Amino acid sequence: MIVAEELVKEFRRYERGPGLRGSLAGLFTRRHQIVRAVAGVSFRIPAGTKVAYVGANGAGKSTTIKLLTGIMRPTAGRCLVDGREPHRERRATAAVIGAVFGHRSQLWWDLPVGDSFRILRRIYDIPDPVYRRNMARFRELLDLDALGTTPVRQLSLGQRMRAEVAASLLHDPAVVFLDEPTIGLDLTLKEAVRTLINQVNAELGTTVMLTSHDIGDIGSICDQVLVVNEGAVVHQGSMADLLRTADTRTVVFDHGTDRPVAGALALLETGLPGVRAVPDGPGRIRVDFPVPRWSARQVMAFVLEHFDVTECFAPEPDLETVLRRVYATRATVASGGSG
Ligand SMILES: Nc1ncnc2c1ncn2[C@@H]1O[C@H](COP(=O)(O)OP(=O)(O)OP(=O)(O)O)[C@@H](O)[C@H]1O
Repeated sequence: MIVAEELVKEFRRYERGPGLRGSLAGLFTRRHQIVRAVAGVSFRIPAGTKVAYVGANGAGKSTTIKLLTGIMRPTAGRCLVDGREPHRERRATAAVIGAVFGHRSQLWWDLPVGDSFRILRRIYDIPDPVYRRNMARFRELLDLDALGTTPVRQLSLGQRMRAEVAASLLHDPAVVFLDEPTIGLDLTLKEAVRTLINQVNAELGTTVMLTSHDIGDIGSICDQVLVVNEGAVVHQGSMADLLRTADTRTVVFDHGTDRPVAGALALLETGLPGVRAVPDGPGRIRVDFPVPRWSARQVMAFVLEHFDVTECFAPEPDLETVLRRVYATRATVASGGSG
């Protein structure tokens, strides 16, 4: 279980005038501004959940993860990870969590990955069967052997990220924090990392808290979504709940290639005021309609009545579009949800 109660983190940002004169003046007059990176965030993430912690750049995601991993201490409020306050009990917390920071390495820079893993095995006192089981899993999914004896500093970003993800899961942590875990990975490896995280969660009940700007990561890993804006939670709920907040939905249909498209589009837009109809490949039309003014059932009924369709379906709302709209939501209208 991860708990945040009115969690606040403020930073002092020192101001300095432009140029050399400004830098020199700054040495004597320390004017500063307070930046509220995390502005009273509260949430509960039940054990075993896979939650996406998302928000626009600068929304306060990384800072929250730093508070939850004990790297930083809160200015006010508190957080609990597996029953512990991370910054007060750093050692005990470290034993039960794993973390990946896409922009910072957790590995020993001058050592080959294999050596880092052997050190981690000693630090966490990982039993032999657990170590063997996990290494076999990582070898199979992340092709770890291919990293050979190259020191971490000489690995490419993608190679290093494979090692980082594996290292974070080596000791079977109860909670894993993944801050941009697929950064620098190609599509195949992204998929492998997502499979690994889902597999570990399903088998061991690991709680996963993920921050990512990659919609694919969020959609294929997470069942819950927490959205932050300006340091505060603006939405918490299941992925399905989030998708249901879409204000535009879509119906797509195939009507054959012999009918003039322009007439078909006009018929849709006149018959269903407020919809937007566009060609979507040969013989196919996409209809974007406002919700709740129209429902998928009404749009489909219209399509079936006026067209000789071979296929007609309503795809899931586009997660990216939904998130863009929720990112813009002000903190004062935070919606409810589970947790
Ligand atoms: N050490 C620091 N000192 C001063 N300000 C900071 C510090 N760390 C973060 N901030 C500020 O706090 C705010 C939140 O930053 P944070 O890195 O948590 O955002 P984020 O949501 O993770 O962004 P991104 O998606 O770009 O990684 C930003 O305005 C940032 O400039």
